[in-house]
Amino acid sequence: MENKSMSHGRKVVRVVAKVKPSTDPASSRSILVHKPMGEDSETVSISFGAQFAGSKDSYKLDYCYEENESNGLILTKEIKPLVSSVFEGKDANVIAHGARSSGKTFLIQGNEKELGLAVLTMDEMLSMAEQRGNSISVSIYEVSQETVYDLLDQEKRMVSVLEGAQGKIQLKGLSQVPVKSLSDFQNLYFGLKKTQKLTSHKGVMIHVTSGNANSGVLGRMNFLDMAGYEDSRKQNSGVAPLEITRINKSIYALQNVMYALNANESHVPYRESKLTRMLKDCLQGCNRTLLITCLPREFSQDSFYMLNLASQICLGSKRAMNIPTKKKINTLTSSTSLSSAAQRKQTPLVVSTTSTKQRGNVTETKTKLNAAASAMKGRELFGEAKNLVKCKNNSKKMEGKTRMTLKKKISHSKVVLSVQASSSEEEVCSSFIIADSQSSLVEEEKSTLVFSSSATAINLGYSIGAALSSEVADTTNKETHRKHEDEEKFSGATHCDDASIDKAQIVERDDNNSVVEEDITLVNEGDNLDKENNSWLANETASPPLSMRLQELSNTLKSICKTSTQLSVPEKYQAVVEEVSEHSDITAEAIVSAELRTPERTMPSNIDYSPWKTYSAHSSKLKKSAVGEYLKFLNTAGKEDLKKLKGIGEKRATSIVELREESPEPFKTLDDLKDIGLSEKQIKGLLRKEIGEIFH
Ligand SMILES: Nc1ncnc2c1ncn2[C@@H]1O[C@H](COP(=O)(O)OP(=O)(O)OP(=O)(O)O)[C@@H](O)[C@H]1O
Repeated sequence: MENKSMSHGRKVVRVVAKVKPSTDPASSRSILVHKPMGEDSETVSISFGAQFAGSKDSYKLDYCYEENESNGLILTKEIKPLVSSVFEGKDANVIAHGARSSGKTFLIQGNEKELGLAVLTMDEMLSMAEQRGNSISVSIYEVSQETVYDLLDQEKRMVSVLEGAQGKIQLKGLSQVPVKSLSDFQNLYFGLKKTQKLTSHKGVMIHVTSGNANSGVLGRMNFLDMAGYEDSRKQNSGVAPLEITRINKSIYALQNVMYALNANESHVPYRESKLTRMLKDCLQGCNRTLLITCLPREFSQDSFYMLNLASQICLGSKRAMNIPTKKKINTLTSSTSLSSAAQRKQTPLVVSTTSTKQRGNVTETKTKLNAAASAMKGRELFGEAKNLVKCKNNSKKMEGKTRMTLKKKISHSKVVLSVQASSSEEEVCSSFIIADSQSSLVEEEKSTLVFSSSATAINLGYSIGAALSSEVADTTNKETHRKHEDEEKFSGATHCDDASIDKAQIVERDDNNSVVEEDITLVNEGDNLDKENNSWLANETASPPLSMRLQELSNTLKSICKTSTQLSVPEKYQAVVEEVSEHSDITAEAIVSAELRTPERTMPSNIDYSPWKTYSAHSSKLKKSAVGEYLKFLNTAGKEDLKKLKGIGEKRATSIVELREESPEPFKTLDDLKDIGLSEKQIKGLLRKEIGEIFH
């Protein structure tokens, strides 16, 4: 039987690179392309030379088109066979991905001087359609923040992604404009209103219909110009870190699908993003995809990362052709994850199987941890926040059940591990119940993560830490759970937990039993907050929303309120006060202050001790402490604990955890909460509710 990852002798996903000329020909940071058999090479290797952290690694792809090779050549060698398959009734896809400014738009759309692949292909398809008596029409869309927009509509209306009873995708609201000539198409394509290309994916879908435009669709040819990948910790990027994280997530989602298709995985995670969901029919089955990694000749860390992921996808098909062994899968896993770590830090690092010997302890640890890890599914390969165990020197911050397990297993070898219990499984802009169940599932799975007790000391040679791939002990559970999620989704449940995000989605079945996915706009921020709060209130058995120290603060405040001229000491400190005052002149107030760790211990001698002044001084001190405790909690608590806070739901908790991955203590002042999309009013509201709740 023919392997599904190969279609008529060709891979389902063929992965090639296109090199963009260097802007600085004198630069030494040039990639090296090795084609063992010239143009006839079955695979090529790309490396970065000695400048790249001394790496000698190379990455294999199916082919690489260099800067002197034109788009016309790519059309002839790669796309023409796909065009033929479209006229035979299949779908095909050409996807350009890469770092920012790597030449994706130039490749797909082109400019006045050089025609892009979409334009060249349209020309080819128009002449084929004419010869065969077929018709051509086109749709142009943009996917931004998990919403699809029709770019051929004056109003740029939203497109609904509908899934029929048979699982067939319908794109409700996506215009299809007949195209008779290349200039028709160019007018449409180049006449579009300017879009936020930095933060959106842009797609062109060319439909071939037999006979006139109203007859049956034969096949579709998709061109996708993806938003550029960028390290979310980059300074001066021009795009907010959270937005970059969102874009990266959708890039990973597509890569996960590509990998799963090429590796012939039984489950392809189309539902991970709107883009992959909308293109599901075009990507699946025997339909073929050409994935083009755009690489500036003068490489950057981001390009290296994208190339590494592309290479994993390319290798996926080889894995599918051979019987997969744990060793092979683990090699892939470790390579990707460690590169992900390399990508996270600014100084380049490459660790792979070929360079392991040079890296001493890192090598040994990696091998042992890998030996402890079992197979990880392909779709979990690409995702910044997915299944990553961060090893961090000098950190005792640990979270959740996962942390407990790891600590137990590894602490004896004096390794401190910090495990982020975050998940990128959930949707970014909308949240159904599906999102909650997915993320809790991931955490549950993570809690089963067990490393071999023989894990030895990790001596990481860099400050931020390496990311070592982890794995899920029981993947079958996940599959079962996914089915369950789908059932939940069909039940029409809606939930939006983020007041700052004004979009929600409703999924339900319509009269024809089709799944209807609708985007709606939420207007009342307060309502959302209340909704989330109410859902917390309904669950009164849950643990207290803030740390016990906040509760202590409230007790202290209560006792202060009771006094008029004298300080009253909370009962729990009475014994201490008595004991201490016998031996010294430390006041009750000082003891309370010390316990609360506020810096001021004694009142200046000239202070007015009127009850009001005393009260004011203390309440402002307490307010400061309460805010400090709240921020400390945000900086350290696990995701599940964060969700116990008023107004913090799945999405905000995820954002908080993500921000912490970028910098260890992102919340230094309340203003920093704006980074998770909260307004000043919302921040105040959250705090008021949280602290007010203590007195209920
Ligand atoms: N092959 C090429 N030859 C000459 N110039 C190129 C080539 N590819 C890209 N460029 C130029 O490099 C710049 C960035 O290219 P482009 O806009 O295509 O990048 P991009 O990857 O689409 O960027 P973004 O990530 O912002 O979407 C443009 O000025 C473009 O003209």
